[in-house]
Amino acid sequence: MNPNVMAEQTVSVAVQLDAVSKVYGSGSGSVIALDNVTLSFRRGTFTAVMGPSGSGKSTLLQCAAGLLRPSSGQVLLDDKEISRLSEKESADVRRERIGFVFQSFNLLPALTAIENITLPFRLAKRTPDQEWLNSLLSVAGIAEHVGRHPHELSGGQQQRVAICRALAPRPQVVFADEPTGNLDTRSSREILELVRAIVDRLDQTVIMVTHDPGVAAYADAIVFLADGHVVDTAGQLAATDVAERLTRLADD
Ligand SMILES: Nc1ncnc2c1ncn2[C@@H]1O[C@H](COP(=O)(O)OP(=O)(O)OP(=O)(O)O)[C@@H](O)[C@H]1O
Repeated sequence: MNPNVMAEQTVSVAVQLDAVSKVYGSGSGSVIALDNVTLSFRRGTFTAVMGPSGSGKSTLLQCAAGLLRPSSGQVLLDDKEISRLSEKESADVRRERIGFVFQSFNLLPALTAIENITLPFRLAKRTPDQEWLNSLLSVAGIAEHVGRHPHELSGGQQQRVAICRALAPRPQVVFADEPTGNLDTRSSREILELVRAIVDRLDQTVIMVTHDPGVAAYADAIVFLADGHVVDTAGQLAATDVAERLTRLADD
């Protein structure tokens, strides 16, 4: 197993999955989407989760983020078991400890960028840490655009705003599902450089599902799934090497 991904005594682990299985449905129509997956994600690193369509990537992400309850096994977020919480506890964990970034930016069109970023705070009647917010806006390169509405921003800028919104509460982990899927090559590259800056400069932990070897090449570690199993793990790889491993998986 690759030391960049798997748990070690000496390594600080942000998220740990222990023998996690997820079965959808029951009886003869049931689907085993995750089959006894044990995996650790290191703090302050960027991990890409890859695999063929239907291999369980989104299910893994949702179980790891506490959005989906595993059928068996447990998920630890910084030593807190999050797979068996009540609805209310689970919502608290998601609001306070976890950030999400999706392919669609999910910004509210009637609000400006900064209003979108701070909306979760207003709803919770809390005040954001202004210093942190300023450093985020600066790293994301959107400080001068925050008064604009989403339709006045490019796709890449909108995703930057969405990333700032995810990071504003200083989450322990940011989960991203194909965040560059709607962007052109140049904007994708800029978003991935931003993700690297968030990990390298702000010490955030990022776990990202992607189909794209070029995206995975930005990660510190890569997990390869097939049929609900972790079939391979790797440290940093060039895009061509990622593509080669994926082809090998598809051939197996
Ligand atoms: N809500 C559901 N009900 C039943 N089966 C489901 C459900 N969600 C996913 N599945 C099945 O579980 C398996 C894993 O799905 P999942 O979406 O996790 O895969 P994925 O690797 O993210 O796929 P893709 O790359 O196509 O998004 C697939 O066989 C899928 O059909």
